[in-house]
Amino acid sequence: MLYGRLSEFKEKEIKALIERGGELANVSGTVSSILADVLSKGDVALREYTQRFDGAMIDAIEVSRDEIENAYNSTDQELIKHLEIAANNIRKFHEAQMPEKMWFMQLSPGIELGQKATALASVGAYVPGGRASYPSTALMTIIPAKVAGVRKVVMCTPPGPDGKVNPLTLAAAKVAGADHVYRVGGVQAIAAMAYGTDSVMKVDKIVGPGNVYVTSAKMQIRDRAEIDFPAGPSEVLIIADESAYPAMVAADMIAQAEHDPQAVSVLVTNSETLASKVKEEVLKQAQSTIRGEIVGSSLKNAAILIAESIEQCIDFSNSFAPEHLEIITNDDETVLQKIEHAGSIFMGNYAPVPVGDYASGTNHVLPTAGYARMYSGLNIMHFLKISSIQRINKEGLATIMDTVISLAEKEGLQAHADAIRIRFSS
Ligand SMILES: NC(=O)c1ccc[n+]([C@@H]2O[C@H](COP(=O)([O-])OP(=O)(O)OC[C@H]3O[C@@H](n4cnc5c(N)ncnc54)[C@H](O)[C@@H]3O)[C@@H](O)[C@H]2O)c1
Ligand SMILES: N[C@H](CO)Cc1c[nH]c[nH+]1
Ligand SMILES: [Zn+2]
Repeated sequence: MLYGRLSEFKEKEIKALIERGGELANVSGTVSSILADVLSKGDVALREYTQRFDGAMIDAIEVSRDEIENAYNSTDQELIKHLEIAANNIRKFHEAQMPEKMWFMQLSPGIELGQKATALASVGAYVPGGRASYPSTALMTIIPAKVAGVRKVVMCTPPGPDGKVNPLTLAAAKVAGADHVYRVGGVQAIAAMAYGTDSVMKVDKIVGPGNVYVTSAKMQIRDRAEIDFPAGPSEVLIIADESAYPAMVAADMIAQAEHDPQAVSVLVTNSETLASKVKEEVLKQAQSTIRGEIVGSSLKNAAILIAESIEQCIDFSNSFAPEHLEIITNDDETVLQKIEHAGSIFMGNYAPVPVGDYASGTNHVLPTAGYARMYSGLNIMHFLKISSIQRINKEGLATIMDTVISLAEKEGLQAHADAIRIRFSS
């Protein structure tokens, strides 16, 4: 773990922290050969790679309706209640994001301009299932697609060595409204949804997070299906001052660290006292965490940085562009105003990232590795397309015809100009 004053680190160390995610490039060769295999061998390749990576011999790739119903019915009612609570909050938040389906404005007499939002026809949701299973991700990916009106939403997730999908993930898929579920994960799942196979439906867009292999695969199939954005190993950056509780800050760092050895947790603070107490707490709490091995590895990527001021903390956070940003200071609102790049923002001592991971209703599928600089986290707009509309009558066209004809002729596109003139020729 990097620990110390920001000003005393070598430029190289800070650059490495900010320019994280280099693993993506390292796996791209492996990933492209799996993609090519699925493209040429379809379901046969899906079964081979599922045996190799998940240790499962599978026959049926699609999970049947009966298996989904059985998983749902055998899930503890209390857990179903919690899935429903989370699902309702996610649904409400994403409904609030929905833009007006269609609107018009009058540009000038005879010219009305507008737009129409249309849902994508089909979407594939990747739900991770390697080092942990993620029923919550089934809710986060499928519910917004359904709220937007996507007709076919399919889900891929890796099976366990017994060939079965985690029952709570299946129950979540049912609660969220998935149309098809496939027991296939990793690169092979992304390939299957991008290219289509005998068993797996080809989709127009693939959304959802995953490890570096999954993320690299998503980035390589963009000529066949649209994707949301790179959503790889989890990260949290916490801006805090002396008003933060060290044990809570440490717990939030370890919470994201337990996802993946490549997860990254960073505290940047203007308080030397907080920094040293958090370091002590992180080391203490890491010893008793269940996923100690993963946490131990990812804490090697962690950092506790002491800045000269909260302003410097904000500047660092904006360069880092974290997936999750926690703000725990005496004046969170002022800090919030100055944040430029962050996937999802959590304010105050009582808004830890796990509340958004599961149940507050905001989406937990978020850009990592600095991609929050240019991508938004998963939201309703990822499932919609906007068509612009113009309603123009003859009088309206007459007011703008000279401009169109002049510009068309200057571009040498005579037929464009003629398409306007012909409407006034008789
Ligand atoms: N950014 C986000 O929004 C977000 C949200 C949730 C989870 N996550 C991240 O998702 C990831 C989940 O990772 P996971 O590993 O638990 O599950 P996963 O489903 O992403 O990956 C498991 C699959 O990876 C493939 N794989 C593993 N080793 C491989 C190898 N050597 N070569 C080729 N393929 C290989 C296998 O096919 C396996 O089924 C974590 O990094 C977590 O932090 C991110
Ligand atoms: N923190 C993850 C996003 O990086 C989301 C998640 C799902 N389950 C638990 N956490
Ligand atoms: Zn999490």
